[in-house]
Amino acid sequence: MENSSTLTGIHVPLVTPFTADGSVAYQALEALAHQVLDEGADGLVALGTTGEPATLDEAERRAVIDVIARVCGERAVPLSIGAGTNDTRTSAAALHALKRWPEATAALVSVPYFTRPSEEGVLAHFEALAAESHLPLVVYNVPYRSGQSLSAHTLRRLAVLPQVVGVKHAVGAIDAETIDLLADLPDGFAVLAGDDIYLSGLLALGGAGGILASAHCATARYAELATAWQDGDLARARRLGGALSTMARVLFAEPSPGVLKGVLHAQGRIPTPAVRLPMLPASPQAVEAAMLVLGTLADQ
Ligand SMILES: O=C(O)C1=N[C@H](C(=O)O)C[C@H](O)C1
Repeated sequence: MENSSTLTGIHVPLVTPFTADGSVAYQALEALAHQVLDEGADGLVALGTTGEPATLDEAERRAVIDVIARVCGERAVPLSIGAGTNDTRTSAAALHALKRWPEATAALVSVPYFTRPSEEGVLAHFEALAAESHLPLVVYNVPYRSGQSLSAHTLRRLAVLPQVVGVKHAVGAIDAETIDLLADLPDGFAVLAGDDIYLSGLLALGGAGGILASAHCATARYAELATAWQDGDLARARRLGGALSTMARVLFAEPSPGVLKGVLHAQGRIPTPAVRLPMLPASPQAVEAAMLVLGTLADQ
């Protein structure tokens, strides 16, 4: 079985680019995947939040994974795939369906959203999935989307499930539970930043890396940041961490991935900045602000 060693460094949850007629731009997706790996990303994520999976139909979701899995296979890098719902049985079936992609090294599974089970219920959900899944599981802990907070104690109990190898931690802060968790991490359990703004702080506390939409841009700088914290180059890590946090802030100034797609389009990397409803394209001002900040990273 894979372990958390594939879950270090910078993982890019790829956007799903669209063509002018609204269909998925698979060639642009493949090119993006290669670009971020060329720039130093350690792994890719298919169908993260950034990939707008809720707006893709089943055939599109499969085709998107096909493209990203092919690139990960060719480049021999880790592939995590977003899967799961707020229902345990359908989540188990979704995980089973991932057998189609032998390149996958982990499944990214959200804490059940909307229905707000107890923390014991969340634990029971992941126990059931861990018993069924052929893939290592990364718990996607995102209370501002799921409506469900988890304590450090519950996260540690999840971490001892043999199939659970990490958490994508996106709690909107570096809060007391995060500090508690990282102060005493179970062996082989990776904490990955899922809030781009807090990446540097999380790495400083012992996080293993991040799953970061922002890392489509300035990917090499993100890789450099992870290395700087690892090597104890504190001055470099602090300065670069601050600059990348500012960039993440402007990329998330409007609902993601609108601004990011606007930037990627302005850079000529995707054919349109389109997102699918209910998302709306970013305002020109937000894209312009992000491009300006991105320009300053060259001096860092
Ligand atoms: O693609 C993802 O999954 C990501 N999720 C976070 C979110 O929930 O917004 C942000 C992260 O940059 C990528």
